[in-house]
Amino acid sequence: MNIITWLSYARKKLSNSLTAKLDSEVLLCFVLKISKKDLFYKNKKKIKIKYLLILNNFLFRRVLGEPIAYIIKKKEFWSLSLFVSSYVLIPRPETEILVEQVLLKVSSTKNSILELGTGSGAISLALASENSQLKIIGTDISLYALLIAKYNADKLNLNNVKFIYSNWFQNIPIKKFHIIVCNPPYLSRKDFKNSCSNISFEPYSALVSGNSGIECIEYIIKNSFQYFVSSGWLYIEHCYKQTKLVHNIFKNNFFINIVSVKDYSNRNRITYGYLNK
Ligand SMILES: C[S@@+](CC[C@H](N)C(=O)[O-])C[C@H]1O[C@@H](n2cnc3c(N)ncnc32)[C@H](O)[C@@H]1O
Repeated sequence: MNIITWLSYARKKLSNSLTAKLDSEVLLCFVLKISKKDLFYKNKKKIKIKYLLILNNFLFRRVLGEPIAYIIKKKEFWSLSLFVSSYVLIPRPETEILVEQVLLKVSSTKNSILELGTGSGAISLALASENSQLKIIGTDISLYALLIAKYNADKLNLNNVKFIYSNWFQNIPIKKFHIIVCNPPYLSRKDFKNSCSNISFEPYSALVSGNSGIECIEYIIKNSFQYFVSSGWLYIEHCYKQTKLVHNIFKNNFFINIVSVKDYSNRNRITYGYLNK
């Protein structure tokens, strides 16, 4: 079978997917280690049996709904290529807005930043890659996630991030941070159960926060005050439906200058506020 025939076979197998063409091309380029340009110029090239076996296995997994990032074990985030596995959430393009917003606030190179729930390390590493003077601590409750985040930091040669195990603030030094940032789990159990997308491949503990979905967000906003130096900014990613609730939680916990930022679908995705102790 040559490249063009496999691509058309794969596209038919993936006919239920909106990204059938892209997915087939990504798998082919990944397995054959060729560029997208080569797909065009070498499309009559015969695929060796050993590669066909791998390709068909990957295609089968994709047909069952497994995200491409888990199959090829990488995801681009910010300007970084991150290793990912099913132990961590696949970093979303929308989360890059969170990184942008934090960078807009980083006024002094001495800023120290705490990221809660780092997963693959995406947010911490993106921030670290933009400013080597920032001091960043990324935390997670998942030891597997921390191993992956550390692996990504080493691979990218980013030395200004430290990853530590912590159940939210449990192992965090107090009065140390100018900025705290978090993309927490924010789905309710019911939302997760009713979701029709392929999020079931991702870690439940990265997605679900109790019965209402707001539990982790509320806990983080309520408890963040002790960890700021004399004042600081808290950035939280959330679902657009939670905007009013998140605003109120910020307000009830003495935050001021509370702002929500929209994502690429024009829905509120991030809320941040300032606390002066
Ligand atoms: C929505 S994911 C975000 C991952 C990553 N920051 C990103 O944006 O791609 C939430 C992360 O919070 C972590 N987490 C869940 N409960 C936690 C807890 N009690 N303490 C620390 N981290 C927790 C999960 O393991 C997961 O990595």
